[in-house]
Amino acid sequence: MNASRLNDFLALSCAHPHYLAPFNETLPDGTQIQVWNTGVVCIEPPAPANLDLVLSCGIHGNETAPIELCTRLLNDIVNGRLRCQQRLLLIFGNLSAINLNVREVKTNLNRLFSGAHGLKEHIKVQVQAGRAADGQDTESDRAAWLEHYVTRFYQKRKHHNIERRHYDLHTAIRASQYPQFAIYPFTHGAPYHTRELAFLCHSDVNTILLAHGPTTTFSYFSAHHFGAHAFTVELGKVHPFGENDASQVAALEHNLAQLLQKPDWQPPQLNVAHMRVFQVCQEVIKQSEQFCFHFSDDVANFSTFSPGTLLAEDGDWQWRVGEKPQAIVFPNAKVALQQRAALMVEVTELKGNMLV
Ligand SMILES: O=C(O)CCC(=O)N[C@@H](CCC(=O)O)C(=O)O
Ligand SMILES: [Zn+2]
Repeated sequence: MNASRLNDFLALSCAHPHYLAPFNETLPDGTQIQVWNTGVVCIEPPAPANLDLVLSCGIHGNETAPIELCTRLLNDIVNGRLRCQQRLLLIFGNLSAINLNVREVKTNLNRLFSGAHGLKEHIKVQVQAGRAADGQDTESDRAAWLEHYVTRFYQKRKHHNIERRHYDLHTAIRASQYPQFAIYPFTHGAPYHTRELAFLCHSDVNTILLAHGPTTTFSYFSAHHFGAHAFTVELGKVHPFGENDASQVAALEHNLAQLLQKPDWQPPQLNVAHMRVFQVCQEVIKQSEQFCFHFSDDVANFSTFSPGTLLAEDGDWQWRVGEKPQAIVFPNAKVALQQRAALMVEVTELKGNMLV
């Protein structure tokens, strides 16, 4: 055993951005720390409780606050300050992009899940055999491998009493009127989960955005393929490493630690009045290089526009606010063609569609 290899798992992974040979270490209490590949570590206590939790960060390389949060959690586990009682899969997503301090190297990793990576044959063979290889140099390869690791993690325990969760942690490019918010992947009509919403609200993530259809994001992958309670969680605005205010994410960090070390811990009951809910009405898809927004670059996420306002234009295409006021989220004119350039959202309520 060489305990020092886990003392800075992020640095170790960044030094091997395409591949890290698997290795295991055992903590004094018997907890297994299994490194499955670069940026992927599975923690298994000797007698895990009933939650299988995936925590991912760095799917976009410059979103550093979640990377710092996950690093602190992992260090606490490795150093015995946090006695993890649950199975945990911790993922640092896009090491090459982290190294370059960019959102993506070739393409947006968070648009490549549920098979959208278009897996190449040679990678498919390796992934199906679960044989880690050094071919993870593109975001497409990495998406295929991350799907494989999440599948391996969740499939180990299939009993009905095992709860699966996945929080995919991000930060937004722009400032937001509500700095911390979560995207609830499309549920295909299934009710929204009250205890999950209570967890998020109690973690200062009290603005929820309901997706309006299937997507190729990481959180939708875990929700749709494994029935996990999965969310993309936005934790403020992008800042360089070392410039994040950890107090902004302290509530979430504390509650994640509670989930991991106290199997009976529950967040306080949800107070719906404390939650702000938006529904995605429309995705704005960039069609050509003529694409432009009709508002300034410093407009914050969730800024609201009156009915009829022209928000974006692309040749003959126009996106206007409908009959009710709508807000804009994630506007980004620089995305690749045929990618989402913004979401148009409106205020809604969850009444009548919640699982108590
Ligand atoms: O600020 C932005 O424009 C993007 C922030 C970000 O990375 N958001 C995620 C949301 C994923 C989802 O819709 O669940 C993304 O765009 O991938
Ligand atoms: Zn992101």
